[in-house]
Amino acid sequence: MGTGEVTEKITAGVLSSQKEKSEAFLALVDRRKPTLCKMSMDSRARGVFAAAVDAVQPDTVVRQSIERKGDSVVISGHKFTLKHNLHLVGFGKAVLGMAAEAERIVGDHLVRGVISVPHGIQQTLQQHGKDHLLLKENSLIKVMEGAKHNLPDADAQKAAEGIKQLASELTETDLLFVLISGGGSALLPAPISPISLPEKLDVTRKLAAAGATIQELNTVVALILSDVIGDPLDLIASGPTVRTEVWPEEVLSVLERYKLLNSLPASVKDVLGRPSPRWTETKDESDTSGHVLNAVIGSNSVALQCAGRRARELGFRPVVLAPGVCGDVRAVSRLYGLLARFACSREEPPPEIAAEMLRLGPDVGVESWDLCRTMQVLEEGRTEGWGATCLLAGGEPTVELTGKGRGGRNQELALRVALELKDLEHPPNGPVFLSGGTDGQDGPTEAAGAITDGGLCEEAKTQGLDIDSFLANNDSYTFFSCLSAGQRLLVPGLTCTNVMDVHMLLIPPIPISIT
Ligand SMILES: Nc1ncnc2c1ncn2[C@@H]1O[C@H](COP(=O)(O)OP(=O)(O)OP(=O)(O)O)[C@@H](O)[C@H]1O
Ligand SMILES: O=C(O)[C@H](O)CO
Repeated sequence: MGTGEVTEKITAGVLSSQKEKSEAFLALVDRRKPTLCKMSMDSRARGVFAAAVDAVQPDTVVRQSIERKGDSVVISGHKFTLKHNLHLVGFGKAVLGMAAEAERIVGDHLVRGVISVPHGIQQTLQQHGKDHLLLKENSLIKVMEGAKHNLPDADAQKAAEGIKQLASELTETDLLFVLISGGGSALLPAPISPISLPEKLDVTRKLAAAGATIQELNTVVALILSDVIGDPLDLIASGPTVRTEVWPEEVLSVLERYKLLNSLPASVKDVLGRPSPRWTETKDESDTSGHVLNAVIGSNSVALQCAGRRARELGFRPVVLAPGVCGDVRAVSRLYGLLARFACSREEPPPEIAAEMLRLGPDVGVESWDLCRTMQVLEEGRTEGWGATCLLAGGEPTVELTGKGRGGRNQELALRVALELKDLEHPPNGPVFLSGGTDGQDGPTEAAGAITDGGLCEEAKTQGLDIDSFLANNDSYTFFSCLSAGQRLLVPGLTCTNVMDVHMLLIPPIPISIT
């Protein structure tokens, strides 16, 4: 009997009792088992993560967003005529690969381009055999590398000036493509005079905030790979293609909040003391009447969707919780612990679990509606004996650094979730959790994250590793490197993209109690 037949029989009343329905579905799951068991939960988690990263590769997202039709292109439903009038600028960590693909698609109409990309990226891509993300030898696009350690520097400022120069020379008939991805703020520093770059860097370092503006553009099409929760156009790479009203009072209040007002350079105080320019905000981003089209072509949601498809191929029922999980990593780990407990419950889960999740929701960027929807799917999975589930979420939680160890928010989250899972069944019958940064790097480490489960605590204990001490010192990377020779680390290497982090909870089929 296949799924369709089971459903038909239920509808026709042939399988009427809960026990008969469950047994029929469990028989299906059992039949699928040989295929599912060929791969461990660990390798399937890695496979689903790889699919998330693949979905937001810079060349892939550009290829999917630019439709070439003769001498025109269609982007987000808007048609632009090409008359050897195309210019291209870009800034961000994923922009080199985006530019290479854009040139492959519309290079015959390209006049010239300038892109600002991270220091050393061309060499790194070459070393990793990622030639498809590099520009061709005779490219019309000038590559400028800068922003060492993700901070604005003189090289990035030179690139920003080059980009500004190109933009200011455009005529009414020109079309400008702007490629934007995370890390763009540091790669496009244009301090307002008399602020100097070191002064700006000083404030940036303290606040991790930067601003840069491209003005006087004609027809502008911005293709954006988002690394910010909710994909706000004015925040991704500081939103240089979006008009926003910036009030000095708002900036001052942020500086005040971080107690930086007294240490501000005089030039910054001078600029903030000026009357602010009044700009009208462009409300509808798809409105091209202002000759600007901003299109988000890749984001965490896109990565989660593709991860879900891969999860289905690997025998899981995918459920996406939310793409904007944020807040303190402790609260986030608690939420995943509760979700695992809820999903693995053989009987109806105690109402306290749902209540605690709903209380936690606002602190971790998850709407009550998304939690209720997810609980409903998990509940159905349990009562209908659907089989294995892959719960997916994304975002960027935060870690309050109190120790001096090496780690990252993904590894710390995974370790904290392992503590949450220790009282549940262990794999193969218990849940597995993965957390990974889609850029392939978690904090200052070469891992992107880690994979954990309820058995980790016992494993650590037998290897003489005290989880609490590692956590107190924010030393999750050292912990995972020592544990079982680093087998639980997720090390995909350079991924060439960044749409924040992916979280995954794999829940095996839960045998239900039939009364
Ligand atoms: N030892 C540590 N343990 C846990 N988290 C850490 C540790 N050291 C740094 N972090 C966290 O790592 C984050 C910085 O890592 P990373 O460089 O991956 O940043 P990012 O926000 O992903 O940057 P980008 O958007 O440019 O990719 C910070 O949130 C910081 O709190
Ligand atoms: O460049 C930046 O400002 C950050 O990566 C957010 O997009």
